[in-house]
Amino acid sequence: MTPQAPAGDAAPAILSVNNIEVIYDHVALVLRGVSLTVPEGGIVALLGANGAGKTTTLRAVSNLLRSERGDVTKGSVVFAGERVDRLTANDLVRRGCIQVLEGRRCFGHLSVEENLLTGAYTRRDGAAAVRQNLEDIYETFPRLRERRKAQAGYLSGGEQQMCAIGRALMSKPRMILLDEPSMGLAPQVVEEIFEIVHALNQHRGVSFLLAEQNTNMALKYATYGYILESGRIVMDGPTADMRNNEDVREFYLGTASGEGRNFRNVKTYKRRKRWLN
Ligand SMILES: Nc1ncnc2c1ncn2[C@@H]1O[C@H](COP(=O)(O)OP(=O)(O)OP(=O)(O)O)[C@@H](O)[C@H]1O
Repeated sequence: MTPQAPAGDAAPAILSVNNIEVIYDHVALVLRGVSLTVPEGGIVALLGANGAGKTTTLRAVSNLLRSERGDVTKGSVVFAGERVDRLTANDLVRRGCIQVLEGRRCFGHLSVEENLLTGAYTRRDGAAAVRQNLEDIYETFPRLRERRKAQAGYLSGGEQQMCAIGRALMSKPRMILLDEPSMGLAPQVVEEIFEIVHALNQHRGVSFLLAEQNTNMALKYATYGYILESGRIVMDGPTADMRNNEDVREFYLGTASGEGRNFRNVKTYKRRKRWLN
C-alpha cells in the first residue's frame, strides 16, 4: 500500500456526528456524547475495546438502532449537509450512506450474485445500470466473479466479507460504515480486505467510517482515528500521531518500550486505569 495522503483538513465533512447519546431499552445509557467527523473521501477509524460502543455508534448513524430497541436521545447526525437522524435506514441508503454489519451477514442460502443483487434494492436507475455495477464489482473482486454461483453460506470468511462489501457497493454509496471487517479472519486475508477498502477509497472516492478492534490495521489504513471507551471518545487525532502515541502503543498495539513511564503521572495513570477497567 502507498501511504495515503490525508483527506485534508480542507475536505468538507461528509458525516458529522454531534454529541449523540444512545439509550437501549429506555434505561441503558451506552453512548455519552459522542462526536466525530468523516471528511469527504476520508477513511476514519473508530477504535475501542469490546463493548466500548463502536457498533452502537455505527447503528446510530445508519438508523439501525430502533430494531435493537435503542434510541438516539440527544445530539444529531448530519450526512452530506442534511440532518439524517430521523430518517429510515432505507432513506439513508438512498442518500448514499450504508452500513456493512459486523459478522458479514450474507444470505447463506442465496448465491453470491443473488446476494449482490439484493444490494440494489433502493435503486431506481434500471436493470442495465445495475448489471454494469455488478460488472464493476466483479472487476474489484475477481474472487466473487469466480464464485458467483456458489451459495454464500459456503464461502470462506474473507469471501463473505467481500460479498458483504460488494452488496453494499451495489447501492452506489458515497460512504460505507464498516463494522469490524477483520473479525475472525486470518492476517493476510485482513490485509487483502483493507487493501480493497483502500482501493475503493482511492479510485472510487468512497468515504469510510471503520469500526475496528484490530488497531494496528485500522491505524495503517485510516488517516484519522477516534478511540471510544465506555461510550465516550477519549482520544482522537491523525493516525500517524496515534501510531506513535505511548498510550495507544501500550494499550492497543502492545509495542510500547515501557521506558520512562511514570505512574505518578496522574493523567497517564487515570487513562491507564480507565483502559484496564
Ligand atoms: N441491543 C442492545 N440492548 C442493550 N444493550 C446493548 C445492546 N447492544 C449493545 N448493548 C450494550 O452496549 C454496549 C456497547 O456495545 P457495542 O456493541 O456498541 O460495542 P462495540 O464497541 O461495538 O463492541 P464489540 O466490538 O464487542 O461489538 C455494550 O455494553 C453492550 O452490552
